[in-house]
Amino acid sequence: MFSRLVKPQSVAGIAKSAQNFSTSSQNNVKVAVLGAAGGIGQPLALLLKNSPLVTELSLFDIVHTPGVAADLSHINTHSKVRAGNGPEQLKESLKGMEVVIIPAGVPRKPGMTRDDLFNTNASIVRDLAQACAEVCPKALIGIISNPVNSTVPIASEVFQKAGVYDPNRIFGVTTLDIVRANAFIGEAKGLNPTQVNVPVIGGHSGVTIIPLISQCKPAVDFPKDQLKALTERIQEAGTEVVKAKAGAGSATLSMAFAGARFAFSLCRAIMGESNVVECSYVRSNVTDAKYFSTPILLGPNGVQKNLGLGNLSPFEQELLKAAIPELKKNIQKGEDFVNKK
Ligand SMILES: NC(=O)C1=CN([C@@H]2O[C@H](COP(=O)(O)OP(=O)(O)OC[C@H]3O[C@@H](n4cnc5c(N)ncnc54)[C@H](O)[C@@H]3O)[C@@H](O)[C@H]2O)C=CC1
Ligand SMILES: O=C([O-])CC(=O)C(=O)O
Repeated sequence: MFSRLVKPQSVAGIAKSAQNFSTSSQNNVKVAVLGAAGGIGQPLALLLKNSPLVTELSLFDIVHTPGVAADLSHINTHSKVRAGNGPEQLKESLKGMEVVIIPAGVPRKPGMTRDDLFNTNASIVRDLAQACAEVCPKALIGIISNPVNSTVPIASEVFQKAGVYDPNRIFGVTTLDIVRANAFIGEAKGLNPTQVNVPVIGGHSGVTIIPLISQCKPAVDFPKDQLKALTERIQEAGTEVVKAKAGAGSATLSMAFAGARFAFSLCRAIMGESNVVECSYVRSNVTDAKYFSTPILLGPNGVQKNLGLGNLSPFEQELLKAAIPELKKNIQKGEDFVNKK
């Protein structure tokens, strides 16, 4: 039971444990960030530049990449930074990449749902996925761009059409939901939040976000009304930030933290570390939804083992029931976008 739980990790802790792997630079990993000049991209690139896990950091955006790369390249860590600016430099930016993290696309404003971003972000993710399929089809790809419930099926269909699809290599980054659940539960129970570990499964929007508080380590107990309120806060935490930012975007700093945690986990798995587990939205046959987030044992080739749902409480079973129809709709919308005539 213990082995299927998401390990609690802080970015600092990960960087520290990564020192163990830093003696041989050929062992370390080449990572690209697409959308690197944005609100998430810049702090994410900073965290990656700070890590000995990364030997080469390839930054791509349609604007401002040279400045971001010049700035980061003055940091005295061992990774090389390179910049790709504009669509004509995209393919060059992807050459040799083993991990590609994609936060490209527009964020929400107050009053919008993540699905409202579909019209703009679907084609951005499609085109970036197309380039990955051509240049680095074996890379592990982490998609942050919303709506994640649809952008992961979009990228997967693009790879499928290109004849290079490996479902084990395409991930929706839902780590921020786990980071938030750990933070909120730590706060509510007076626990060290870095030691709290709550799996969050399903998708990455509203009712599709399913925190499994019954599986929290250490075990925690809440009265029914508090459990409901806490669950709803985790489901709507993105909106909490969108409202607080009042038109200036959505979560960027906490997302960079979460994105770095996920990227480091992929790097550690590529380098052969065992027992690396993260929840992620992947191609799945665990439920009726074709893509679904569960704890995943990561290996050098991506998904090594899907660790499944574990035991759900009756409350969590109801959450699952509510999530599936919405997820299926979001998945279909993504697939139709790529396959439309
Ligand atoms: N998965 C998750 O948990 C989360 C996802 N997000 C999503 O991440 C995305 C990015 O958010 P922010 O960084 O705040 O937005 P932002 O607007 O600050 O940055 C986006 C960047 O993408 C770049 N971009 C646009 N089209 C591009 C293309 N074709 N190729 C490369 N880069 C391109 C823009 O130039 C910009 O620099 C949004 O869709 C947002 O909803 C945000 C927070 C959490
Ligand atoms: O809420 C948003 O639009 C951004 C996001 O996905 C999150 O913060 O979880």
